[in-house]
Amino acid sequence: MAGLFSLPINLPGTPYNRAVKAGRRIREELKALITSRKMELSMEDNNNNNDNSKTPGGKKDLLTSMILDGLDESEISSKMGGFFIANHDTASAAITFIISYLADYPDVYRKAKGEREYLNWQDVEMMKYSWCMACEVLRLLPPASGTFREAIQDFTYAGYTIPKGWKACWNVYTTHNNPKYFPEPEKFDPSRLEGNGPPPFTFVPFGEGPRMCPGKEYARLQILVFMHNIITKFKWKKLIPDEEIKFIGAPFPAKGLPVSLETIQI
Ligand code: HEM
Repeated sequence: MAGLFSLPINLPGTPYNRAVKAGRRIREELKALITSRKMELSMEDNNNNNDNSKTPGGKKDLLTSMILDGLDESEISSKMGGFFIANHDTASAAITFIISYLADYPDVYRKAKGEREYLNWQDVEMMKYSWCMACEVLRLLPPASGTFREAIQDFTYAGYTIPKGWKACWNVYTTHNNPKYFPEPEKFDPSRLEGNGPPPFTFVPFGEGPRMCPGKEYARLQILVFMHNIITKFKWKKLIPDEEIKFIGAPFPAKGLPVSLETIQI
């Protein structure tokens, strides 16, 4: 991640150089995975099971879909690499800062703790306050800072003309800090996201439109299940109260957010 958002200087010891080497190793691992999945699929085919829409485990997954769609190996491995980053680093950054804010705001912790003792699908749907809390963290510290869009026609915005074909980078932070929609934008206040929530396109941690994050619902489930388990089983204190935040693509606490955990007696 450090190399992904660094100056592209390919000399030994630079973050970019480490990322290039790590990328090579990841691609080797992925290549082995693609080769073995292709072999499994062709064995299934040879076993007269012409329904090769399924993986050996039962369901058709992303890797199998891409192989069956005829994507070549390098295309598959770059898509898988992007998917790992989109999937893992975002939700882990969000969860990290949820832990941090819950330690800083005991009243928010108490309110979230009151939401449910046991957890099933319906209960997750009812964790409205916890999700507002998580969304307020995503507003203040969005794990994905923005992405690119290509202008499909010339347009003018705030006095600047963006010609057709140019790539424009939209930024989540500035959108989330607009005082018109979020008064005192720097203030942590989960209640501002209660009720109907902010107007469309003002709160965009998962993007908006046809390319909106396809992992949003999965991330919501991951975050809420994690919150439920940690809140009902533990209390915690931050060991570095004013820990600096560093931005490596996503924001992260500079020292990894050390905390002391205390088990709650049930
Ligand atoms: C808190 C967690 C997450 C956040 C904040 C987040 C945020 C985002 C954002 C801002 C985008 C760009 C959307 C746009 O261009 O309009 C995106 C795209 C994407 N995300 Fe997520 N994401 C999260 C979790 C996940 C998870 C768990 C997965 C997979 C299981 C995932 C998979 C993807 C993929 C594949 C794309 C590219 C979609 C495309 O270009 O069509 N994300 N995400």
